[in-house]
Amino acid sequence: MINEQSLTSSNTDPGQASQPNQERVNVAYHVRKILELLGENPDREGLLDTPDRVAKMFEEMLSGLNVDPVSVLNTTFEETSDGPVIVSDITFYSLCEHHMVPFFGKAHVGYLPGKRIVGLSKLARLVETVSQRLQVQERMTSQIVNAVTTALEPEGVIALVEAEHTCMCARGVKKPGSRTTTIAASGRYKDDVALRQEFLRMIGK
Ligand SMILES: Nc1nc2c(ncn2[C@@H]2O[C@H](COP(=O)(O)OP(=O)(O)OP(=O)(O)O)[C@@H](O)[C@H]2O)c(=O)[nH]1
Ligand SMILES: [Zn+2]
Repeated sequence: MINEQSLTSSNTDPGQASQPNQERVNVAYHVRKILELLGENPDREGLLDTPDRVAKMFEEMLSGLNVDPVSVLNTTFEETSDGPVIVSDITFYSLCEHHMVPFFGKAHVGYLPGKRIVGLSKLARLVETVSQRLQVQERMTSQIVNAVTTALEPEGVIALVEAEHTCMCARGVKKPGSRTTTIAASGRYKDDVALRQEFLRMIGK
């Protein structure tokens, strides 16, 4: 008879082998139950390690859940710039909160510095952080803008996210190739049409 404890980990990360992760064990226990409910045999060879694998996968794909997006923008410099700073084509993978299947694509982030700039990689880390949680694309886009606005107090921030939702492609309405684009902005990017157009041009739109 399986129980949560009996799924303790032959397969936990080596670095964590001495400290079984109870949350992972609990999730794996319930994944095994789901497999049973779906009519599968979780004891067949191919599925033996699947509950633990799925638990680890969720741990990895939801690792941004309890991270404050602003805390990611921790390397800033007192510096300004005559024009906008734009980091484009930041690839991301997230999980749709309605179906818990991936949506993925590219995020483009721009800001017009005030008195401080941020380490460029931190903008990509920010996108990772807000994507590694159960999401809707609109909220993810706003969270990017809100974090940069709070951390840097720049003159303006804009983010454009384009994504393919597997819940629309592989199931349901089944429209592979359909893409969703969302935009959020703050400060001067909210209503300065020329600034917005420059951003779109610079990210190749
Ligand atoms: N606005 C928004 N909707 C999303 C996002 N991801 C998924 N959805 C939509 O969430 C909706 C959930 O609709 P429901 O009617 O509750 O679920 P459903 O019966 O599975 O819907 P279908 O996908 O149409 O089969 C669907 O229309 C999805 O396309 C997102 O990031 N933003
Ligand atoms: Zn979905």
